[in-house]
Parts: sequence; C-alpha cells; structure tokens
Amino acid sequence: MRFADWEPHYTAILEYFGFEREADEAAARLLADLAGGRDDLGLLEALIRDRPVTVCGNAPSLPDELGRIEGTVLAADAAAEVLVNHGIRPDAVFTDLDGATDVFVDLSEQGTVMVVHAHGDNLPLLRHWVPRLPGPFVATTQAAPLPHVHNLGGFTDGDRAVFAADDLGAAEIRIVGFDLADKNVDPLKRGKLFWAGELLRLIGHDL
Ligand SMILES: Nc1ncnc2c1ncn2[C@@H]1O[C@H](COP(=O)(O)OP(=O)(O)OP(=O)(O)O)[C@@H](O)[C@H]1O
Ligand SMILES: Nc1nc2c(c(=O)[nH]1)N=C(CO)CN2
Repeated sequence: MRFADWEPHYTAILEYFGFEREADEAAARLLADLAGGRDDLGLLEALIRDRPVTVCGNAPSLPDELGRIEGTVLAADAAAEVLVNHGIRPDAVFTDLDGATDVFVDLSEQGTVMVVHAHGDNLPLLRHWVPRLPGPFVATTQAAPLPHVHNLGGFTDGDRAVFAADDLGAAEIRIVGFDLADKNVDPLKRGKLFWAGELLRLIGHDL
C-alpha cells in the first residue's frame, strides 16, 4: 500500500489512541540507525511472492489451528514462540518486540526473517533487541517510510503480516490464530484488535 493511501487510516489510528506521529517518526529514525542499512525485504518478498502464505496470530485458538498451516509461515510476535513449541520454525516474524524473548534470537540465528516495527512506545525495546538479532532483518514503520525502513501498511503485528503478504504478492493468504472479538484482553488490546479487523477488511479479509 502506498503511504498516501495508508496515511488517512494512520491519522485515524493516531487520533483514536492518542499516539504521537512525531514519536513514531523518532522511533523510525532510531530503528534506521540500529539496523545500520540491513534490509532483507528482497528475501521476504522471495518467501512470499506467488506462494501460499499462512499468517499466524497469537489468539488462544492458535494451537488448535496449526493443522491449517501451509506454505510460507509468517508469525505475529509471540505467536512465533507457540509455533516453535510445536516444532514449526516461522519463515518470518512480524514484531514490535513486546513479545520478544531469546527465542527470537534463536530464530534469527536460524535464518528466520525478523520484521521489526518501530513505534513511539517501543524505543527501549528496539535498543535492547535489534543489536541481538544477527540474521535477516527488515525494518518497518507506521509513519512515513525512510530509506531501508518500510511501510507496507497495517497496524498490529498480525494485520501487518497480512498486509505484507498482500503487498508482496502472495498467491493465497490463510489466516489462523486470529480472534478479533476476544473478550479476555485489556481495553487497549481490544482497541488494537478492533483496528486490525477494520484494516484487514480494507484488503478483503473479513474475519
Ligand atoms: N485474540 C487475540 N489475542 C492476541 N493477538 C491476536 C488475537 N487475535 C489476533 N491477534 C493477532 O496476533 C498478534 C500477535 O499477538 P501478541 O499476543 O503477540 O500481541 P502483541 O504483541 O500485544 O501484539 P500487538 O503489539 O501487535 O498488539 C496481534 O498483533 C494480533 O494482530
Ligand atoms: N505508538 C504506538 N504504535 C503502535 C503501538 C503502540 O502501542 N504505540 N502498538 C502497536 C501494535 O500493538 C502498533 N503501533
């Protein structure tokens, strides 16, 4: 999605949550510095283009849906750990790092593409984790893109993975481990899941 098409949705999200665009922009600049020019978007695209892709969210239903996974596996944040615990190494992990553990470092060492998202509320996490991830790396922002910091559209880790699969030409996108009506989450998370649903509908996924 072009930034001009994404921007109205982004502005609405900033307003809804009271997030600051300037803070997101500062985070994107920090991530650009920390990444030091690493940019494996081409590798991510090669994993996705013309292939069936499964995006795994971290709803409590994920373990029961593992049998539906096929093709390239994109994990949303802590869903990666659930997959690893069931013997599945994701091809890429989309993360703002709030679910990061040393499992992410192991995955990075094994060649999983880490798609790390900068926003105004994760600067300390970026500083902590980015230097510890040695493998393939893609930097993303929800604000205007910078050189080597991409904006493929989307907001939460899960819907951003679906936007990336869509943008990078997946042959088919299967979505598992998403429960956007989950009541066992705090109000902030409920708002994020609401927006995930709105954004996914925009690109033809009505969950
Ligand atoms: N019921 C659910 N609970 C949690 N995550 C869900 C759910 N349904 C779908 N997801 C997707 O799974 C992603 C990863 O979930 P995780 O629990 O790791 O959330 P998170 O790190 O708090 O995510 P985010 O920071 O994007 O809100 C979420 O970003 C969301 O897109
Ligand atoms: N500023 C800001 N941006 C975000 C945040 C957040 O908590 N703060 N959380 C996200 C996904 O959970 C995505 N983007």
